Amino acid sequence: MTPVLQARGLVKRYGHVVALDGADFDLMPGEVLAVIGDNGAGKTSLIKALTGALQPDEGEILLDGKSVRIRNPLEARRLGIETVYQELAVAASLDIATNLFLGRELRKPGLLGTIFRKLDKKRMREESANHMADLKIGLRSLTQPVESLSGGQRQGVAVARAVAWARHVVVMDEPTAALGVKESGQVLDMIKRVRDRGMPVVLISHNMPHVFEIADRIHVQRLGRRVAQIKPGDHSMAEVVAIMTGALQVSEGKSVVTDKDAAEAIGL
Ligand SMILES: Nc1ncnc2c1ncn2[C@@H]1O[C@H](COP(=O)(O)OP(=O)(O)OP(=O)(O)O)[C@@H](O)[C@H]1O
Repeated sequence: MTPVLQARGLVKRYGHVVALDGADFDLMPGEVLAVIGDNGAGKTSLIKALTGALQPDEGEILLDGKSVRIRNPLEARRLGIETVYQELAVAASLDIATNLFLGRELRKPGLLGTIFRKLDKKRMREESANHMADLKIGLRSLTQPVESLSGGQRQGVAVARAVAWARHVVVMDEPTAALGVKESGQVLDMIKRVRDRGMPVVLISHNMPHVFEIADRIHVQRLGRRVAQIKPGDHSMAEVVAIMTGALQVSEGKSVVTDKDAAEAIGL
């Protein structure tokens, strides 16, 4: 099976700091792939490179097996890669439908739209309602401003927007970081529904229980590169943490203890 999105040997240096040190990445069709790693492991840099927010110094990115150059986030969107950023990227004072179509507004048909640039608010509301219903995001009204929503509902709008436009991949950077237990649960359910619709999802998360609940596979990033690709069912959370910190290494699917003291310290 050809990976939907792939990276080979990505390198990104900031002066003496090597944020990406030959990082590989593979996202398979229809999966939720969690990207985990300690602080500074290069998760954000990797995701930025895959979504056009950063230009790697070296390496290659492939979409559906074809080499692509993603020069900026707009180009990533054009290629069908949508990103939900950690800092809830919605315009608070605008209503939900407007947020969903921000930067991609629908115009009225005919001269009203082409010459007078009149917005087709009715159609945008109708389509927004469909998207929100699809993801089972219950909202009283699509004309209420986003600032009147709860954190989870706002995140829902950001996810719905990404899913509405993504043709290939949805990338989510810590989508539950700012949310409470109930709201996190709603967002995780939403991610499952996105996956069930066949859209692969990349999820960066520090939250191991969330990762274990939702990921089909886990990409472990350490010191700027991928050190393991594992299935949550094959390893315990403690093992995964040990792989993240370098106490355990995975070779040919088997875990090997590399730092006995560290492994003992976390009870392995
Ligand atoms: N714009 C930048 N300028 C200088 N150094 C940077 C820059 N961006 C990232 N770095 C450095 O690159 C390394 C990797 O950072 P990155 O943010 O990708 O890691 P991360 O895994 O996302 O970390 P965290 O979990 O803390 O967000 C870090 O050492 C960081 O300090």
